[in-house]
Amino acid sequence: MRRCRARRLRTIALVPETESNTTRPAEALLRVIDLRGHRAGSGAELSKVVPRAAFDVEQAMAAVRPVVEAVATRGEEALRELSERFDKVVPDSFRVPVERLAAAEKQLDAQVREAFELAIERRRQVSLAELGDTSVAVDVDRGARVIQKLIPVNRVGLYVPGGLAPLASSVIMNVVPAQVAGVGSIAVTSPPQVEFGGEPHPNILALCSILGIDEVYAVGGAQAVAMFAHGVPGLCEPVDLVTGPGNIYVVAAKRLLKGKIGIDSEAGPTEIAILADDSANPAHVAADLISQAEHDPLAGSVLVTDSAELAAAVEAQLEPQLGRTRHVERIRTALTGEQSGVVLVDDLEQGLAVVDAYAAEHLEIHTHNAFDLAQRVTNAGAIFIGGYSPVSLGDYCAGSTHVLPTAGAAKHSSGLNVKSFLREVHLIHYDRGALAEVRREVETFAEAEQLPAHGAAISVRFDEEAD
Ligand SMILES: NC(=O)c1ccc[n+]([C@@H]2O[C@H](COP(=O)([O-])OP(=O)(O)OC[C@H]3O[C@@H](n4cnc5c(N)ncnc54)[C@H](O)[C@@H]3O)[C@@H](O)[C@H]2O)c1
Ligand SMILES: N[C@H](CO)Cc1c[nH]c[nH+]1
Ligand SMILES: [Zn+2]
Repeated sequence: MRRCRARRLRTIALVPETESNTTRPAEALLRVIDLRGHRAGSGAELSKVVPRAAFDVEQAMAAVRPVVEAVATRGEEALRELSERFDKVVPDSFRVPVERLAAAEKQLDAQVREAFELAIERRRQVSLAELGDTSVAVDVDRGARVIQKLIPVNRVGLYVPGGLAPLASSVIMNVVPAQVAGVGSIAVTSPPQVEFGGEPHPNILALCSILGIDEVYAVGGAQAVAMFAHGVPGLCEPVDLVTGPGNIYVVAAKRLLKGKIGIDSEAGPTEIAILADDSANPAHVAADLISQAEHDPLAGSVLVTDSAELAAAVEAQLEPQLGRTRHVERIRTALTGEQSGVVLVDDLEQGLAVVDAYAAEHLEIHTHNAFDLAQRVTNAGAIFIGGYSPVSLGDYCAGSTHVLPTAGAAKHSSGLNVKSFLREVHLIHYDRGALAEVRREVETFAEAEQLPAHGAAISVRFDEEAD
């Protein structure tokens, strides 16, 4: 494909890294960050120029702090007020009666049930493989054994989003790995829905029933995370770990309460990055960018390409495709937001550096050598390879997780998986002879760290015998 400047695209020059010059032809949705001809830049420099939302978790924390405080101090009374304020409905009971779960399962459409069962089956297959060895024993010397044992978290609270869309698939993505890990006590929560009399969406209740979950709450947002973390007397016992995706307020509450509870990754507003060359199909690329923008006005859709022609062709696809979809305004807001855009690069090497710096929740690769490039990516929540592995597949039925780190958290965190629900505990057993073998080294270490009592805890075991 001949390289040319994309005319309908808004352009930002990289001068210097933190500033932006924007020209924006009115009809273009995606802005362009043009890195062509610029030095590759370090990962840290590139991180500053890749598109990201200005409204971040830190800001949302200010909003959720009083919410969390209210639930911690006033329990169910606060839940009632917050539910009224944020969800416009107060459930008759925040704990969904088990009969309602069974009723929802009974009323489930047969075709929807089939889709649910396929997704459960595939996520379970992959979860079982994730479990791996549950106990590893190493004899570092004769009589000196270290065992690593995997112990499931005792009680978990799983969040299922339900603000802008009822994400039934998140029940599967949370519950299946928790069950495979062997978690004993599992509670699920999802926002109450006005149209369902304050219960979570029936598909969510039905999936809980199918998966054998009977502790389900109609509580959403930051208040749900607070309920799980602090417990609510007479309603919900505190949990040890909260997992699951959610909007910026859910993520802010998880960050705020981390420590009191464990959390999985900060799985917030959805992101998709697509690394593509001139072999990509513009209609497919546009559809995938739109699909993830559908989640949230704060969602980020980013195309990284060395082909200005592809970029222009993708941009040309967006409006017509938008015209055929339901959540037009939400998607338009996401695509035109500063968290979305096209990054033009000189070649796929620079493209790789950009996607690594961005550390997308989802990375799609649509290039000639997609599989090879995928092996070289170091930062991404999940990587979708080639033209027939779109993110929507992973959202539901690929067998992979869809609960994935956002906002750059893929640089240090993993998507939700069986290991998220397990603790790796070392069991140490040395016999007398094995301890004698290393007593000098331990005593020397203790001396070097100026902690003589540490050394004495060794020597006493041998001095005693001399006494
Ligand atoms: N990263 C992932 O793994 C992943 C997976 C699925 C979905 N998601 C994301 O999950 C999110 C789902 O968001 P959602 O809003 O549809 O549902 P949600 O259930 O996450 O949030 C809805 C709740 O937010 C609270 N809320 C709304 N406005 C508020 C405000 N101004 N202040 C405080 N609290 C407020 C309400 O209590 C409401 O119940 C989207 O951002 C989507 O992109 C992420
Ligand atoms: N794409 C979302 C993760 O960001 C997951 C999801 C659930 N349902 C549809 N999509
Ligand atoms: Zn999705």
